[in-house]
Amino acid sequence: MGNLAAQVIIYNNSSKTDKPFTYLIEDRMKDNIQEGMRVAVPFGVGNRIIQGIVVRIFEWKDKTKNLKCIADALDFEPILSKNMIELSLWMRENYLCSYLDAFHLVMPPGDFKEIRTVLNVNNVSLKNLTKEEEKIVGYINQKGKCYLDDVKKFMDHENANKIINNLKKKNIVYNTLEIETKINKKLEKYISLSSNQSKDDILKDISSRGKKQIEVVNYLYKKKGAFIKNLMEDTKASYQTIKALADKGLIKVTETEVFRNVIKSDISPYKRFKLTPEQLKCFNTILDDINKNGSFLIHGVTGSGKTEIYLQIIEEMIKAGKDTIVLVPEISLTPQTIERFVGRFGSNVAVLHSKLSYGERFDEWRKIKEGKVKIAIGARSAVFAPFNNLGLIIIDEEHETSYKSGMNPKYSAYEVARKRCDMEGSSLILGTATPSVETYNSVLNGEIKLFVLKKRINNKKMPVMDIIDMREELNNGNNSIFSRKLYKEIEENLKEGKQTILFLNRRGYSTFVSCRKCGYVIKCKSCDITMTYHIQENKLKCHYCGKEMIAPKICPKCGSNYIKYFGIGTQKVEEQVKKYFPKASVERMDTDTVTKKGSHERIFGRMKRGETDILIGTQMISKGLDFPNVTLVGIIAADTSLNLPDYRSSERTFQLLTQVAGRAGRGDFEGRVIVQTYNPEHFSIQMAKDYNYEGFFDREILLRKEFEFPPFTNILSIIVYGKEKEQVINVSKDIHSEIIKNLELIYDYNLIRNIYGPNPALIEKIKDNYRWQILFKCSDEDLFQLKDIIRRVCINNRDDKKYRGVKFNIDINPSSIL
Ligand SMILES: Nc1ncnc2c1ncn2[C@@H]1O[C@H](COP(=O)(O)OP(=O)(O)OP(=O)(O)O)[C@@H](O)[C@H]1O
Ligand SMILES: [Zn+2]
Ligand SMILES: [Zn+2]
Repeated sequence: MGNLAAQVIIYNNSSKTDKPFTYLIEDRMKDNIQEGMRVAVPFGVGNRIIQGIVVRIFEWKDKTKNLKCIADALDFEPILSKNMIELSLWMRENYLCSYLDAFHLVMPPGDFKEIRTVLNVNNVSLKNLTKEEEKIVGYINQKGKCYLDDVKKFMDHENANKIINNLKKKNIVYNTLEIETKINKKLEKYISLSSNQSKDDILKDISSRGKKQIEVVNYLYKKKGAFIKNLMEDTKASYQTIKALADKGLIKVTETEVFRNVIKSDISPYKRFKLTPEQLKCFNTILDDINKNGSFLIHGVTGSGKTEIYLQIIEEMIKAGKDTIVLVPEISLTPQTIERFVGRFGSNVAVLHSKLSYGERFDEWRKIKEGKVKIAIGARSAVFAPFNNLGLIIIDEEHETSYKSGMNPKYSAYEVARKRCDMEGSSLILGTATPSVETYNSVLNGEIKLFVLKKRINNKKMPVMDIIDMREELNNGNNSIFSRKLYKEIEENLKEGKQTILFLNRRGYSTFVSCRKCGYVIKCKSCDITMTYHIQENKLKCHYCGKEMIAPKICPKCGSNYIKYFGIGTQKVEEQVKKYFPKASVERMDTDTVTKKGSHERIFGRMKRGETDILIGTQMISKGLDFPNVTLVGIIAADTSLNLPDYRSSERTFQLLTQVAGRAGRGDFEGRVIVQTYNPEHFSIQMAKDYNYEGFFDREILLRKEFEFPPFTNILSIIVYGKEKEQVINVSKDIHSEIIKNLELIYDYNLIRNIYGPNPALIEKIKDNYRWQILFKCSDEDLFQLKDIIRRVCINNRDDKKYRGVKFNIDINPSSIL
């Protein structure tokens, strides 16, 4: 029998190490090492010990090659299943990222352990040592615990390695590994009685004056044991008392692991509804096919009860012993959503989102891995929840752009979910009131099965949408931010004691500041972006890099004092609402007001209890919210998304209007929606007004086809960025011609015709980095070729001298091409 060897991905970020390395598995370790485990391996000339992950084990027949051996296993069992390994390898291939980036996503949060080598001296005679060896042995002995790094600081590197290796050969020094995890299991002190004697026997040892001690013993006797925190709370005992009992040997203190609790404990049960006929039909049909690895789209109008269908399908999954992942957009991971899932399934739910601490995330991850929960609900990255028996993935608000990652690997949670389902034989359910164009196209192609929920629960009417032409308002002398109609409706709503939501997708007070004399517009010094005025602090802020400056009173360019503020943000809306409706209680919800932990909950709490009359907000309030008393929704400016120079701007506008409008009239009273715009004729606004998704899709898909945009083609974007403008331009020209050269070799002239750029990116500078972009449009087959070339040209060479100082941002089908 030959030896076993392992392919190991090592924890080192250089492009040179971005490949699997082969290590031998010594016989003594054969049983300790499996695929999916972390290992410690010697690396480089110095044989520094670093961490790696085993992705494959195979038989090693080639005796001629001298391989290094794996030093140690860092796990007792695999932390990654075979499927998760395969998924990572697929992501690396598909999203052009490094092995490490891909594996990072599936590993436990914060797993980057520090491994340090500790040197120890054997208990043997120390004769015949050289001077230098003596010096090192002496140093190790004197230190007590001596790290390899210490010795290397004590002596120069090269020598230290040589000498220590000699000492190891002579069996005088040996090393052990010390592993430090950044995150630890949370331990709490647990107190119990030390013997099984009867209570009276124990109490014998306590003098009658020790009243508190007696109380503690009684308490422990009754409870069989308790966490120190609870014990002290319940008995009001002090540390002194507990210590006294421990000193007498009557109680014992152990450390027991506790899970950090991310879910509030006071969530009340969420009542199970009897499904409506529409819901039931969808539920039954999906259940029939749930084990067939299919894809389903629930296209249901806002308030049609999609969530209740998910909940009852999950119930069936639990009955069948299968696990479910529920993805929701980060911003709708609100208390309301969590309450529904936890209120129905209690401690069977793990919650994953970005506001959790590393420790909390680690605990939730382990609950899933260890099979302690059946459901994981979370934002995009929850698609990697390490369930072993995955039956179903649900993606709510399927159309949301936040399902596409903006960081490496730039994965699409939908694609990853689809891949996971295929590997594990699970099903995929997408739900939304406004399917993305790509998804609906897949429905028409027969790849996804469609269910339509046309009606709101209890046959509640869809709110009537009124489109107001703001040009006309201006012509009629109204230059306030409210149209006359919106003003009147707010007034009426207040009178009737109903709630209003006002939506504007821009935070701050004014969105740009400029000089009326010379036309100068104040931009961020680091970014090619106008600064936004924030009134409370009287500052201009950059929403890209966070830079701030005091709002100037005179023009920085011409010195005039004709500085003027243009464009409205949510702060201005708040100011105007308070001015015109001084009696109303007004609340604002945007990134600026929810910075503190819990502020989200507080704002929602007041809204839910009816204490807020008017809620103003950005897209944070645009989806998922279910407040029955909201009868009026005002969209202050529908044009903000329409005017973006992006091929998805119509789609975004349609989605936004439909979703925001969907917050109105969900209770017993009909809802109304006022949409203010300068483009009232635009088809995305007109179709949204009539809740005509198909109408919208039919128009949009023609445009996509005519101008060759997804889903008819793939878009691949390379952004070259760096601090030196000249270099960025040169490198982007360089890789552009390099790619063309490669395409010419395979005669792919069609692809060459579909390369755009290099051009300055639409936002030419962000955080002091200049950005140039090359765009490719290509078919699926071409994409395959293209990725291969880009990997060779950009990725494998990214550490080359000529690319020093620039970086590449490669995105396949980006959610926006800005
Ligand atoms: N079968 C049912 N009978 C009575 N009420 C129901 C039923 N199903 C759901 N509901 C209630 O109807 C309301 C709307 O449902 P839900 O929020 O799930 O809709 P949705 O389709 O997810 O909407 P949106 O897309 O706007 O988020 C909720 O308050 C929910 O509790
Ligand atoms: Zn000026
Ligand atoms: Zn900036």
